[in-house]
Amino acid sequence: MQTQTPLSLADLRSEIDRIDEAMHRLLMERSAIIDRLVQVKRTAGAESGSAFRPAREADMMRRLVERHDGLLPLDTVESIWRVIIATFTYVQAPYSVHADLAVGEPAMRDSARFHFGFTVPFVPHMGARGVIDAVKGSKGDLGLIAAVAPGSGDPWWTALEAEGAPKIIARLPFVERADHPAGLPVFVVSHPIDDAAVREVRVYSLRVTGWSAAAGRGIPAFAEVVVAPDDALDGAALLASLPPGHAVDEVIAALTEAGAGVRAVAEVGSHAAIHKVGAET
Ligand SMILES: O=C(O)C(=O)C[C@]1(C(=O)O)C=C[C@@H](O)C=C1
Repeated sequence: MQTQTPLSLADLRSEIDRIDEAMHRLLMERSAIIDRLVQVKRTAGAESGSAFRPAREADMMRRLVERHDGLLPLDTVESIWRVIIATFTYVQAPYSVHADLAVGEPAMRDSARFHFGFTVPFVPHMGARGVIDAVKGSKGDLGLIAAVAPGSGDPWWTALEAEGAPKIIARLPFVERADHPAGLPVFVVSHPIDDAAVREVRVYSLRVTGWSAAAGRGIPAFAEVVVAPDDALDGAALLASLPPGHAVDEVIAALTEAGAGVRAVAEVGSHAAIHKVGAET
């Protein structure tokens, strides 16, 4: 039997240097491909204000998480790839990330930095409407707004209702898990991206009259709903996310059945299906 001579520390360090150099060279090779991709997108007229392609990114992040194995924590690989992809998006067409910190600064800042890194400029706002206005006035900036009930009670999503207004185009993290280091669920808002939009989960703004606890309980379990009650008008504004295979009519019927009335409905965006994996072992 042949015995292997253990490698010395210096030998192992030169192996690490070889791998580091190879990874760096691969990243430089990736940037040359991105250069060619920009030309192809330009020729195909597939350029828009932002180079962010949520369907492609959701798919890449899912595959990364699925193939990952070994000692390196998943959080680390995921954050490395987020920085790679977000930065290559930035070098194609510079953009800023506007974030609503009203939900709590540390969680939102962590989400922005985890998903977009430090090269993409980060612009803090206090309130979701400021984020939406900034996106609206930009060429291709992205907005981050927490997908949780607004502490202010302001139904910010009504600002997405008009045709041509910004829309929800993604939800982060792309792959959810219980112990995610930047696990705050966040909507990404941008100018409407039409053909590039991924329409697995559809998001609707509903204006409801006769809002009550019973109406709240009547919302079907498949719908993920954020509620901003409006006591003065005995109503509520709802932001409802519907998974593949469900229609907004089902939510309207359930609300009506529970004694509420729906006086307006508008689609305010869509995103990739929520992909959940178990906690790391
Ligand atoms: O595939 C694209 O369209 C790209 O622009 C490339 C790339 C990437 O770096 O892999 C960057 C931005 C997109 O959001 C998706 C992927």
